[in-house]
Amino acid sequence: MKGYGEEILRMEDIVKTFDLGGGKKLTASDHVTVSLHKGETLGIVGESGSGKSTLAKILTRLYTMDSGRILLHGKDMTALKGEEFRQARKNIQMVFQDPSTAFDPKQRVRDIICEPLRNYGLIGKEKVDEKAREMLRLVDLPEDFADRYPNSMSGGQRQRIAVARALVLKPEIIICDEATSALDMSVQKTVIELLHRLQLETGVAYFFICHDLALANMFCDNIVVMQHGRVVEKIKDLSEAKDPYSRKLLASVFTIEEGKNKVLPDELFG
Ligand SMILES: Nc1ncnc2c1ncn2[C@@H]1O[C@H](COP(=O)(O)OP(=O)(O)OP(=O)(O)O)[C@@H](O)[C@H]1O
Repeated sequence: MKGYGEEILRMEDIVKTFDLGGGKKLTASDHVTVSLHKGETLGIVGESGSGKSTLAKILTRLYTMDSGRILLHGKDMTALKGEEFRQARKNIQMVFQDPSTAFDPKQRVRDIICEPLRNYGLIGKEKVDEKAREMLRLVDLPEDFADRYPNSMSGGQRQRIAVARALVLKPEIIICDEATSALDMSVQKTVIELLHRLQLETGVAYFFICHDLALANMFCDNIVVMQHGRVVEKIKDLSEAKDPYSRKLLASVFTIEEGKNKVLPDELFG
């Protein structure tokens, strides 16, 4: 089993409440604290509406939190503004469930992959093709995909492009928000294996939001179980779950086997 290193990110005491109108409020994140280490895969599981994506959106500032702190290498990101925040944010990239909505259909793959570098002024036009080809090789796609448009590729191939784009800035953290949920089982397996290999090669940490408990259990080093915006428990293996909610969640899905196997078995993917 692989190991992981020092703490790189800590979301501390995060509170986010939505105003639903008519005096109604919903606490989507209720004093949540989670931390992520170098090279770690941290699973965030819980039923729909438990607050998993809200955490990711707070982390990327798509949502503003009501209170709490986000520490990146011990430095409070919450206080950062403008260019300082933009530079810190470079370190945290995202892969979404459906990359087709995240890609501009009129952009070629080379430009999609290199867009983050362009946004940060880190690449000249003449280097885009070479860099895109390097990233395509990294995610096991043919180099000539650089010429293609996203609509001419399969879901699994598009997700590899999304992974290539997320990695191009060499971030320490990638948020995978249901990144493999829309894929067929066999394709899901290959994308998970890719994420696993890239982690071993680069030391990237994954914040792995996933409703599939069996997959989370197999792929993640640690798992945070959420319910109603709260962390119910944090465990290494779902077989250790003690909280009644986690047990109920598990019982509704699969029988947990003892131990943990980091080699992804074919059975998991049907
Ligand atoms: N912009 C918003 N306005 C109002 N309520 C919101 C908003 N975003 C999320 N919520 C609510 O906050 C709660 C948590 O939502 P969140 O998307 O974080 O859940 P989730 O665990 O990721 O769910 P799923 O697995 O279905 O994606 C839900 O009840 C949701 O309806």
